[in-house]
Amino acid sequence: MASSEEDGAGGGGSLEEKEKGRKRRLGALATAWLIGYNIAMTAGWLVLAIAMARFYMQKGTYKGLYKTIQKTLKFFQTFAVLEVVHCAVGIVHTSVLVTGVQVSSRIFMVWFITHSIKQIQNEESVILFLVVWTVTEITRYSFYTFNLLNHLPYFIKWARYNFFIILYPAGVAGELLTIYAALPYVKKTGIFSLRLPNKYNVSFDYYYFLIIVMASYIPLFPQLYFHMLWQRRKVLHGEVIVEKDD
Ligand SMILES: CCCCCCCCCCCCC[C@@H](O)CC(=O)SCCNC(=O)CCNC(=O)[C@H](O)C(C)(C)COP(=O)(O)OP(=O)(O)OC[C@H]1O[C@@H](n2cnc3c(N)ncnc32)[C@H](O)[C@@H]1OP(=O)(O)O
Repeated sequence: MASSEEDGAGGGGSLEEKEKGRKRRLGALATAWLIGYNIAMTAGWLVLAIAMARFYMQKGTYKGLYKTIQKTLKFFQTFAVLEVVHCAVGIVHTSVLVTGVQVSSRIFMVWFITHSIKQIQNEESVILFLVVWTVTEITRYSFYTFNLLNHLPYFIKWARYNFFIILYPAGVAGELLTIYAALPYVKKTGIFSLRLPNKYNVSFDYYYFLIIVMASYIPLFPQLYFHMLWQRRKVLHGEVIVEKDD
């Protein structure tokens, strides 16, 4: 995470002093930006949670829920791309690779599955991953916000590093079942597929691509899960674990 205190080599030469001052300002600016970003994201996912609860209480069914909340979901999930940028520019000290896999798989689910294949929008599996993502993100972004403000309630810290134990597999199940439900429609409509002959002389079958995506959860998901288990040990039990940089 960005810090407003930067290590200096000491010395006090005027160039070094200026450089230290510049770094401190950058640190303060980055922290202010992250606080704003995390507050906006917490608020966005809270709005989504309230909209889902209201819909279910008013209609007594989850059918049509996705259609009602889709704009908010697309906006805030797409906005999460900035998390990869935060790691890449170094204002958040975590792995670009781990964050990139997490964010790209979510964006893929939102835009290339649920948004594009309308027939599956009322599947129970969609509601499953929506509820799981919402609980996760409210906890996660409020954790970052309070942490940056140096006022982190223990129950938020506890929730951040315990909820995922159940929520991660549940979210993955929701995502995989949704992709699986989409397969027949993808095959029937040929959506996003490119058949030969065409002027580029290239063929692409989205149906098989989706099967590869589903298979890629097998090696990738355990890495994310173990990453979170390591973070949990570090944060809740104070264990120092040396992780390889990507
Ligand atoms: C093109 C097609 C692609 C298809 C790919 C298919 C493969 C898919 C396989 C993957 C499956 C994923 C499924 C997933 O979508 C399912 C779910 O999410 S279900 C819900 C449960 N999920 C979770 O609980 C995980 C949620 N995600 C995350 O937590 C993060 O994304 C993750 C990158 C996994 C977390 O890692 P991170 O290292 O960031 O953990 P920490 O929270 O402990 O943070 C470490 C330090 O960084 C600071 N930090 C991070 N972000 C911020 C921020 N926004 N603001 C401020 N600070 C931040 C944090 O405070 C820590 O700092 P420090 O150590 O100094 O305290």
